[in-house]
Amino acid sequence: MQHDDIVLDVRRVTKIFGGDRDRTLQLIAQGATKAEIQEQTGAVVGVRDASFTVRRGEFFVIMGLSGSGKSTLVRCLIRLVEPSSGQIFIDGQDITQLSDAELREVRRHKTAMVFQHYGLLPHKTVLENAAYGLKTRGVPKEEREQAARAAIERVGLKGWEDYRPRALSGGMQQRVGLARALAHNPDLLLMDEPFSGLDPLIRKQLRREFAAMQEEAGLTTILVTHDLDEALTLGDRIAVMRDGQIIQIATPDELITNPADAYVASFVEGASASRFLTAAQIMDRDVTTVSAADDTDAVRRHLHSRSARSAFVINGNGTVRGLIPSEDLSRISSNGDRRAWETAVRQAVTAEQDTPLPDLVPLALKSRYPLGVVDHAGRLVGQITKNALLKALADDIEADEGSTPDARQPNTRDGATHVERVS
Ligand SMILES: Nc1ncnc2c1ncn2[C@@H]1O[C@H](COP(=O)(O)OP(=O)(O)OP(=O)(O)O)[C@@H](O)[C@H]1O
Repeated sequence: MQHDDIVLDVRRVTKIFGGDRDRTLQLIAQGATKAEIQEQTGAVVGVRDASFTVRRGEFFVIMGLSGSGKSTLVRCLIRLVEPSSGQIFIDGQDITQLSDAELREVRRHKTAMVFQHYGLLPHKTVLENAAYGLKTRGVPKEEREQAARAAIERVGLKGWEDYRPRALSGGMQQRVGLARALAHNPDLLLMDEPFSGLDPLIRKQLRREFAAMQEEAGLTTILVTHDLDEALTLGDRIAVMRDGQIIQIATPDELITNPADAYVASFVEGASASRFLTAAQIMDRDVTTVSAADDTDAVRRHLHSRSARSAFVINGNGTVRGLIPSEDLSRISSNGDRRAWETAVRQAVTAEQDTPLPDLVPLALKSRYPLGVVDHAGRLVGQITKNALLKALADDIEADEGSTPDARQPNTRDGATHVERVS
C-alpha cells in the first residue's frame, strides 16, 4: 500500500480520564482490565491502545456498546479530547505535536464533523450553515455559497436555503449538517451517531443517500455507531470496540463469517447472511463472448442475445445499486443509441441504492430471463439466472438455521458455490 493512500494513521492511542496517568499506563501495559484499573487508581480508561489506518476514500466504522469508547476515540483524532498517549497522523502530519493554532488550521482545512446534535447555528439560514465551514476557511462569499447551494441540492434540500434550522424537521436538520460537510469536502469526515434520533424510515433513507454521496465524492469517512445494520451496510471496514479496546477490524463479510471472539459474534448474531450476499457473489461471470468489454454496443447486443430483459447495475463491492428495467433495456437495445445506454445506467444508479439481494427476488421470479449485471461504466460483467438466485437464498436460509456463524461461511465467503453456468 502506498503511503499516500493513508489519510489517517492512529498509533497506540490511549485516553485515560482522571487518576494517575503514568500509573494507569503502567497498569495497562501489564494487562490490567478496565475494571481493575478503575478500582485501583480511580482512573477510567476511555480508549486503550488503539491502532488502525484509514485509506483515502474508505468508509471506516467504529462500532461497540455504549461506553466502549467510540466517541472518545473519534474525538481524540482531532484532539477534541486530548489523548493521554499515542500518535495520530492525518495526511502524514502528527496531530499530537501541533500547537493550538496549527490544530485549528487542521480542523478548518482538513476535517469536518457531523455529530448527532446537528451543531447548526440557529440564527443562520440553511445556506449560511452549509457554507459555514468554507467561511471559516476564508473562502470568498460567492464561491462558498455556490458550493453550499450545490451541497444543499445534493442532500435534497433545494428550496430551503433561506430558512432557519428551527423551521426544519430533525431529518432535514441532519441533512444540513451533511451539506455542510459535503460543501467543505474535507480530507477526513468524522461522524458520531449522525443518524441517531431520527425515525427509522428517515434514518434508513438518509443513510443510503449518504452512502451514495460518500462514494461519489470519494470522501474518507469515519463513522461511529452502535447500530449493526448501519455498520454493515455502510462500512468498508468495521472496528469493534469493548472496554476502550479495538477487538477486531474487519470487512462486514469477515465480521459475520469470522468473528474474533464471542463478544463480536454476539454482536453480529442478528445479521442474516442473505442480506449481505452481493450480486457479484452469485453472478455468472462467463460472458467472455463480449469481445470488447468497453464497447457498450457489444454489451447491449449481448444482453439482447441472451434475452436478458433487465439488468442490475453494481458497484465496486458487487452490491446492487440500481436496476435498468426491461422497457428501457429493450428500447435501448433496439435503437442502438450509446448515449441512451449510458444515461440508463446512470439513472439506474440514482434511482435505487444498494438494494439487498433478497429484495430483488420477486423481480427475478417474475422474469424467466436472466438478469444482466453491469458495472458503473456500463460494461457487462456477468449475469444472474433465476435458479442461481434462488439457490443462493435457499442455501442461505439453511445455513442461517445452523447456530454457529461458521455455518454461514459458504454463502458469504465463496460466491462460486452459487454460480450457475448458463452457457
Ligand atoms: N469526560 C469524561 N470523564 C470521565 N470519563 C469519561 C469521560 N468521557 C467518557 N468517559 C468514559 O470513557 C468510557 C468511554 O466512553 P465513550 O463516551 O467514548 O463511549 P461510547 O462508546 O461512545 O458510548 P456511547 O455509545 O454511550 O456514546 C466510558 O467508560 C465513559 O464513562
